[in-house]
Amino acid sequence: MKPAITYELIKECPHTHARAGRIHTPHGTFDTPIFMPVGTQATVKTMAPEELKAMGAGIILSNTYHLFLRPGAALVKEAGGLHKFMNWDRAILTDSGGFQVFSLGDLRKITEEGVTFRSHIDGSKKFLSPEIATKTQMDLGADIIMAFDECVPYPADFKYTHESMELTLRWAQRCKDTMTSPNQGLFGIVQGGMYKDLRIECANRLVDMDFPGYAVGGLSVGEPKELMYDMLDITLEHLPKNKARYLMGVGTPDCLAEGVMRGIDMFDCVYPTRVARNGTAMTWNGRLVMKNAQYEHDFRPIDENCDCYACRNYSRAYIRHLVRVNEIFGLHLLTIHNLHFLINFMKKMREAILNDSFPEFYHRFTANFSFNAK
Ligand SMILES: O=c1[nH]cnc2c(CCNCC3CCCCC3)c3[nH]c(NCc4cccs4)nc3cc12
Ligand SMILES: [Zn+2]
Repeated sequence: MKPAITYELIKECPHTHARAGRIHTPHGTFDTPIFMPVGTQATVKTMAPEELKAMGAGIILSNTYHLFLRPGAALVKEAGGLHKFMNWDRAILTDSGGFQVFSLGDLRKITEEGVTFRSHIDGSKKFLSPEIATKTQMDLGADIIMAFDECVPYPADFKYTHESMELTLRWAQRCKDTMTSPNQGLFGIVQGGMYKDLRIECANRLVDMDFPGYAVGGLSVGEPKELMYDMLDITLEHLPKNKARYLMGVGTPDCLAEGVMRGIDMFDCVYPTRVARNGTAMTWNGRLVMKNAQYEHDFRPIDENCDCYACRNYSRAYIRHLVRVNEIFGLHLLTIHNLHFLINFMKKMREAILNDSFPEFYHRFTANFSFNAK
């Protein structure tokens, strides 16, 4: 039987691991490398699906933790699934909910069975397990379902990291055993912290379980970037090239370029939408904090070379005004620009790979890249 999610390699960049590809899903095909806008509560904040399509978004993320709590997967299922509920007919990836639960800190208790935690909404006791997380994502109707894993915090000692990795592998098998729908694909998530031999072992044992795609987890959790890149190198060496690779929680443009260079196909991060809501615009020459007085009489667009709706129709002065008086339209315009910026950045890297100029693109970008991404 044909798997629901398949990766098609289009072109590899010689002398690097960068690659251009396509991912086929029951809700359409999208080009890779790709940045996936984050839609935590069944919406990419302030964005209409038509706007996301217009800027070329082929897949969006939604968040099982939040939907599990509100409105509950049963309601979404009753509505016909997430695609129908949020009127999005392209691909959707949901995370397992594990990451949010683990970041709740003391409000949660981990056992072999799963994780007990208190809802951040009303403090009521909740329980998530590999089976519940997988069934919830199946009910939500996501095309790509993420395994229920433990993202090991940074730093963590070898013993904790090893035991956690073994738990994540047992949980991955339980998720796989729960998958019954032929139209949804389950991605395994590689853990192993910052220990090379654990990363290699985890990747190999997940590949033995044969998933349609693999995520690199446990990174971008506060470790130095060089360490992240080292762990990325060693993990990707042990993942098959004919499957999609997803680097979770990354990231800023410099990390996206480094990830593409190493052979990552899919990225997600809350960054562009979150900084937009903080009134900040992302540009090639750094971030513009729109509230700054320097933009009061600045009637240029955010970025003169950007062809997004915001830059084609509005000035920095206007957006600064909207942000200062807390007009929601201001956040909407900044979200449009920041998402367009990142989606466009991925498109440019893909084109560079296809026309054999990715190394030059990478060096030019890395040399000029100025915005001090945190
Ligand atoms: O091992 C992991 N397993 C599972 N998820 C991870 C995530 C969440 C990815 N974004 C989910 C989205 C689903 C839809 C809603 C929004 C999130 C990570 N995010 C980061 N760094 C960025 C970080 C963000 C916050 C603290 S670190 N590292 C991550 C590592 C893992
Ligand atoms: Zn723009």
